[in-house]
Amino acid sequence: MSGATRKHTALPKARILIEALPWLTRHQGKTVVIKFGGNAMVDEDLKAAFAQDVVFLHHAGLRPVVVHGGGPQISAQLDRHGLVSEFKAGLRVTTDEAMDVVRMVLAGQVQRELVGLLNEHGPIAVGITGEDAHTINATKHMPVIDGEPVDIGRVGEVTRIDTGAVEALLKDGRIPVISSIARAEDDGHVYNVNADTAAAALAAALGAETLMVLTDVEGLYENWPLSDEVISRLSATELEKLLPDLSSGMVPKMEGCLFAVRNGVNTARVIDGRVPHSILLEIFTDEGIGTMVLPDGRAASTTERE
Ligand SMILES: Nc1ncnc2c1ncn2[C@@H]1O[C@H](COP(=O)(O)OP(=O)(O)O)[C@@H](O)[C@H]1O
Ligand SMILES: CC(=O)N[C@@H](CCC(=O)OP(=O)(O)O)C(=O)O
Repeated sequence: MSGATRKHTALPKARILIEALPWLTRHQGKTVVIKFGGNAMVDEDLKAAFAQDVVFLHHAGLRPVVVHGGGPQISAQLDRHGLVSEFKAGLRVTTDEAMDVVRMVLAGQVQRELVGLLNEHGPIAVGITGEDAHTINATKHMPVIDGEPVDIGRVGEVTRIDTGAVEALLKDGRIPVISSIARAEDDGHVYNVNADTAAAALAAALGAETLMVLTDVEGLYENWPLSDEVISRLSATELEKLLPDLSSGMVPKMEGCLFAVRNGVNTARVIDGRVPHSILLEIFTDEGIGTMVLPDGRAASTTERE
């Protein structure tokens, strides 16, 4: 058989790679902030697949930045210390004692594990917390509940992001992995920041192309919990109208997506982190697998998925 007619069994694989070419070309050198939620970190295979996806994006010429949560892991550790977990307005009521546990779990456990998984592929990931090099700065956050500001302890409201350390790591060809702990601008201690909020603030400050939020549901459900119809795309204004009806963990998540697209990020996506390789699926599937939020102008003018 001549070379020209020989059947190459790897041809479908080559086609799949070529299908991704337009997306990869468009995203060369672009920053993608990926938030990995504690609820999506449920099993070892999923975590390893997440790390592979992030390393793939890195080698494909994008600049991934990982921001991680760890809500369930913090709750489990608090429980071991005999401390109860209470949430108000979707945020953990964080006493001084609980803050030590939050910091230990996020920076000493969850972040270390993710950095370890990424570094199985080479010396590329570096973990920091928002405290490092004043990356995430915050003051005390008092959510307004039933018209009254409520004291929920050491929970921070992000005031300012200093992108210096993250930019330096990206420039050095590394993948920054950031824990959502902030430096307190008002009293010199630290604050617990919801990881969705931290990821959105970082995405905006970095001028990221995309904010990708991995969670434990398929996306934003319309009329949840009565229906599991996923809203596949919506504009900033459409999302803003839905915000008052959202509950629990979806509140900081969707507020974060709205903040990101209103502050220069081109798309914010909520995707199902329980699906293996959800990041690559979201990118390389025409219709996407989750919910995509677009800035108002672009939502009206774009018909295809980005
Ligand atoms: N409209 C909605 N669509 C989807 N999930 C919702 C909605 N409203 C509330 N939720 C809840 O939000 C949860 C996701 O937030 P959260 O538990 O904080 O996840 P993560 O740890 O990934 O940040 C879902 O598991 C679901 O219970
Ligand atoms: C203030 C606040 O609520 N902080 C969160 C930080 C971790 C987080 O956000 O983790 P997930 O993304 O897994 O929910 C907490 O203490 O649970």
